[in-house]
Amino acid sequence: MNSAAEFAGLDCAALPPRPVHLAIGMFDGVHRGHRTVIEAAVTSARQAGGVAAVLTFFPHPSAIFRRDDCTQLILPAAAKRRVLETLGVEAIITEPFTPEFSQIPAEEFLPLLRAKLPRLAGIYVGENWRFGRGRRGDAALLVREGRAGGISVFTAARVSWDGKPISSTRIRSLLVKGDVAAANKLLGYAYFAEGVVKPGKRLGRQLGFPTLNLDWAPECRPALGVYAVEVRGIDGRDRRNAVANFGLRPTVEPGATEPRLEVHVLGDCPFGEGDALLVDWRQFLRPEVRFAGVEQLQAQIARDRDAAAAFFAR
Ligand SMILES: Cc1cc2nc3c(=O)[nH]c(=O)nc-3n(C[C@H](O)[C@H](O)[C@H](O)COP(=O)(O)O)c2cc1C
Ligand SMILES: Nc1ncnc2c1ncn2[C@@H]1O[C@H](COP(=O)(O)OP(=O)(O)OP(=O)(O)O)[C@@H](O)[C@H]1O
Repeated sequence: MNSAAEFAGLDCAALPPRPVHLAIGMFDGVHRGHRTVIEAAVTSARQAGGVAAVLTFFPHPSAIFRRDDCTQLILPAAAKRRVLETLGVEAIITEPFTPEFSQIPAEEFLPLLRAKLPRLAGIYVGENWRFGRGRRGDAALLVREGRAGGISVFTAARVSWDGKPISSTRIRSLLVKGDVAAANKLLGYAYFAEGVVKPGKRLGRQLGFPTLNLDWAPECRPALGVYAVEVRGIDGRDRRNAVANFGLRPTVEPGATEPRLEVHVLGDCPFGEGDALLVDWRQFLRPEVRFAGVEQLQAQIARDRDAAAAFFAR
């Protein structure tokens, strides 16, 4: 897998001197719909000997337009980058979404891109993408202006699942309900967490269920509870089936406010403190519960382990 060059805005003179094929959008989650846009840019760039680039924005526009109800991002920046790289993206340009940027009139957007990216050859967006002040710009405007300026504009048809368009919003609402199995179908890959194993209270070992503890805090939090997961080293090594709790551990840590991801590997565990891991979420098993005592917790974790093993054996 290639690693993508990152640029903190459109002033990116260090882009390789080749024609730029630019996919544009927030791309939070990099779901199946986003992929049709990005893959079109990657394919054209490869055919034309160009650079496959993504123009994305930070923060999410809601940080300006809906300050009291800001969108909670599915993927932290590093995870988004990881997924974009798997698609063959070579450059990620993250333009700061400032109040000034949000006021650029739609008609000035393409001229701005051409001024900043003189080798711009193609633009790739979804057919419903809107841009510019008041979201007045649409794909038709890009196509018109692109034609006049010799820039090809590709608009992807909306990708649906179960008869409804796929969107980041739809995936967020599945995750907060814990429905990772459905979220994974819309994403087109397994929702994942990445983090470094931290020391725990070592109670898990006494309970007979040692856990790998990850500090991991996405903005959009999946439902607290127990999940069947697969864990592997950050480089892909040693994939193992596991059962995980994403929660506050109310039975043993009353009053905790920060959720933690605790992973119990089924069978031998090749990982330990300090290891950087990727955790792929497969199936919600149950919500987190406050038990009367550790014996009840222990008995339930044994059932969780069996439920996860049954899930992987299905
Ligand atoms: C599969 C699994 C399910 C768990 N379910 C719960 C639960 O429902 N309620 C709870 O308070 N803690 C739950 N825990 C968290 C345990 O309390 C925690 O793993 C244990 O205290 C060990 O903590 P340590 O890693 O800091 O030693 C669960 C842990 C695992 C691995
Ligand atoms: N289902 C889809 N099919 C094809 N293209 C899509 C789809 N959803 C979004 N796109 C395109 O991908 C790019 C990024 O879109 P954006 O991140 O705003 O989408 P979204 O998933 O609808 O997000 P949100 O739900 O937060 O509005 C845009 O060019 C958009 O038109």
